[in-house]
Amino acid sequence: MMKSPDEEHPQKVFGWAARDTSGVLSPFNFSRRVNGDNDITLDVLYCGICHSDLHSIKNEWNNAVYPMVPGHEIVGIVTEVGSNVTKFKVGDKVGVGCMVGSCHSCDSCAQDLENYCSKIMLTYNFEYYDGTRTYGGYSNKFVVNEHFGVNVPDNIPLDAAAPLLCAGITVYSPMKYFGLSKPGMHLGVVGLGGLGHVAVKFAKAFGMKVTVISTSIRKKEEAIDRLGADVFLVSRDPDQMQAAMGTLDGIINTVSAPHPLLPLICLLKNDGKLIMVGAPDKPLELPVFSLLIGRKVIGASCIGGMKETQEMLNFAAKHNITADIEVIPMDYVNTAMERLAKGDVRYRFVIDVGNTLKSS
Ligand SMILES: NC(=O)c1ccc[n+]([C@@H]2O[C@H](COP(=O)([O-])OP(=O)(O)OC[C@H]3O[C@@H](n4cnc5c(N)ncnc54)[C@H](O)[C@@H]3O)[C@@H](O)[C@H]2O)c1
Ligand SMILES: [Zn+2]
Ligand SMILES: [Zn+2]
Repeated sequence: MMKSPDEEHPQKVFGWAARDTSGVLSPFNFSRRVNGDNDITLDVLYCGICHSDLHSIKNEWNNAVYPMVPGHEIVGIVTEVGSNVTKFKVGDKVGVGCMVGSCHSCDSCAQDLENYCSKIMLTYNFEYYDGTRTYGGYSNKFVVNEHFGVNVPDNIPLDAAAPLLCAGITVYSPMKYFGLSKPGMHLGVVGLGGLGHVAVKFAKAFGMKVTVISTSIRKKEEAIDRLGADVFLVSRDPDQMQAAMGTLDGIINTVSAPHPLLPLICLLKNDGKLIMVGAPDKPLELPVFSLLIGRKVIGASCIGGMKETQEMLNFAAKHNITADIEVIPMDYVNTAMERLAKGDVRYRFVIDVGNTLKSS
């Protein structure tokens, strides 16, 4: 006999959802599947607010389905494990990022690149195998196949670790893949937000020289004194940009809005690489001549596979790398979104789900 949706999804969950393109979030009751043999269930303790959450709730990528519960920088404590689960036991600290499923049989999956599997399942705003919607971490409880959970090392504070699950892996993976993690290299980081500030920290831990490229001088002192950057370039200052031409081995570009690429390409040395990780909602203009001259490369990257996400977390733990965060209560989330849109956060909002998400 067919089961009713309530029998299939009997775990009652409470979260906050966006209902329309205004992106305004409000309390939302829903359910998740029962913990399967390969699943873990977790109590969500913290969830970071990624700029992708903001793009998504406002339907800036034209793929929103409402109600939408965002959140893919999730940390929590395991409360239940299925009979086949080997990576986790009840009470373990667990992290979940942007993915909750992949095919496990394609070339990408075979190379631990589930993030490039054509059957990838995203943590929210996606249709799961069973036809239900996926709902993210702005919620008190989460169920996930253990493959898509990572162990959070003991010495990282859980709140400041949360942003590593998306922001951390998104910058770590391309730095490794594109060979921009070698000691002595000179890396540029454009956009000093959630992704950018973590990129600075990883680059310093790799032993690189780091130049932050930002539209205003406001964050200069912090970038140098607190985050450890070596140089701060104001992109709106033509003299500074001119003087820095041809100095960078690579750039990690985290900018979330459309912007000109030419000034960035000019900062690269010959054979330098401009790596796009920011996801503006409109196409950017490609100044081809500036690439031809000096054999420069433009690349891009999307989060990272599960194996590398665990590697990144272990590396972060070893080097004391966490995000600089502003912890907020759940009911502050709409204000936080407005502030994020204005770039008014140093450098990641993290929702204290465990203590402040009260079911109605
Ligand atoms: N590739 C991936 O896998 C991946 C993963 C996570 C996030 N993202 C995307 O990366 C981007 C950044 O995410 P975030 O969470 O770090 O956002 P954020 O808002 O914390 O940081 C973005 C930074 O870009 C700056 N910025 C915005 N508009 C600018 C402009 N026109 N010129 C120069 N700088 C500008 C902001 O001041 C801010 O410092 C978003 O588009 C997000 O969707 C991509
Ligand atoms: Zn993200
Ligand atoms: Zn696959």
